[in-house]
Amino acid sequence: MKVSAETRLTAILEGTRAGTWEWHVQSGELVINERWAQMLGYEPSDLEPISIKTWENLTHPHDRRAAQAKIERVLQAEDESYESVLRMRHKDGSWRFIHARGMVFRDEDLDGPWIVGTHLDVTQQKQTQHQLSQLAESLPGIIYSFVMEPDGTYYYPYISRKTEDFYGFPPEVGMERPESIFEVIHPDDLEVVKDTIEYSYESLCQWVCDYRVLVDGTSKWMRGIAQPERETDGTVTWHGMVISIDDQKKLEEELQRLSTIDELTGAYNRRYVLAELESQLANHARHGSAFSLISMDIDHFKAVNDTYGHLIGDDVLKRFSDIVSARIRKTDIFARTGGEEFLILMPHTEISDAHILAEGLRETLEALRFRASDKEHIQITISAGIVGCHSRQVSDISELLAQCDQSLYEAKRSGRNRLMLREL
Ligand SMILES: Nc1nc2c(ncn2[C@@H]2O[C@H](COP(=O)(O)OP(=O)(O)OP(=O)(O)O)[C@@H](O)[C@H]2O)c(=O)[nH]1
Repeated sequence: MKVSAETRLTAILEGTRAGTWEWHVQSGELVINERWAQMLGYEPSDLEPISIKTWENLTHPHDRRAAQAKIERVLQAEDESYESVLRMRHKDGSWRFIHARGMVFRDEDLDGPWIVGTHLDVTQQKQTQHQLSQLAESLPGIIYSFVMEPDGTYYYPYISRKTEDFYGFPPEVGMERPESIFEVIHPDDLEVVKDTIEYSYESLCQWVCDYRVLVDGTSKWMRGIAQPERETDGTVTWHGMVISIDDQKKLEEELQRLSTIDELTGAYNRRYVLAELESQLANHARHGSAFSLISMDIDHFKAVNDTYGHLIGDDVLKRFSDIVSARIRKTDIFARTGGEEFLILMPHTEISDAHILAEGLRETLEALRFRASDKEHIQITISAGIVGCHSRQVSDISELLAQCDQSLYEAKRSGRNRLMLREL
């Protein structure tokens, strides 16, 4: 079937619902099709006499100036074609968004250049776009699209405004310079972020990553979640969201800390010190590094409770813990393992140094008087068993604890207020 070029063109224009325009620049003559006028609620006859003035009058002044500047560039051959989205006034008074495209048409037979082009009504798309961006702004996180090409080039086609709150800069910065997004990531977390992106690129599994950003010297926890999609050329696009999980992380850290602490004294608890002892033992087995363990018990503590009451007993336990905590080094671990039983784990410490610490504590406590009331003061003493792991391989923490308890038991049995040492 032979169809004329004109018929085909008409069919295309009908199918795309495009308005057409032809503008003779010098005279201002404007030729439009029916659709051009109907987009704005008119019939062409309603707009007679039609000239470039018709277009000027119907176009929003701000958009008109921007379009005229672009047209000028096409006329000066600085740009090959003209493209703009304009607001044009509909007959009912509303603004319609019109996507205009055009190019210069020159011919010797013509009296100067014409610009010819099309109009498409994109109001619906614009409204949807606007609604989506409003929705994105109202969400509690950053909405974004991230593209990575097979050669590793990456960029952000879209980032929502929330970057201002989270990263301290507007989204345009990230869209122009995608590296700026990676530059705010905490240096310690950058590798895990990159590795997880790479894994998601390869596997097309959802990208989920918790990481910190450093903004004005303050670090904040973020969680990124994004779904990847691969195109046929290997390019992967992720659509996702970054939310702040700083409060949640702080709470988790606090809960984690609390789960290792004895509530009454603030010393570490039994579970924590045993876990540390386990890793110390592994270290000892691997590198042979010496360490010491002191098991302490307040002598006749039952008598303190019985004489002064449980609350005063609690107070003594707290003050005793404060004294020990102030004496030990940062690397030592002081824990309450039972009612009036305590352990001090001293990494990289010979038994002689552990002995000095324990003896210092014993003397201090012996000399000290805890105030029970205006008139009454309590004296407490401690007994301790000290074990130094120097050369012998001890593979089992229960054996180590048994040796330590044995030393403590001997200190108690031989009169209390004393220390017993055992080197393994
Ligand atoms: N105030 C107080 N007392 C506690 C706490 N936990 C355990 N105790 C008390 O600690 C005392 C321990 O007594 P015993 O095990 O008989 O030992 P002791 O009296 O210290 O005697 P020796 O250890 O043999 O010197 C008991 O009276 C317990 O009730 C606590 O959290 N607060």
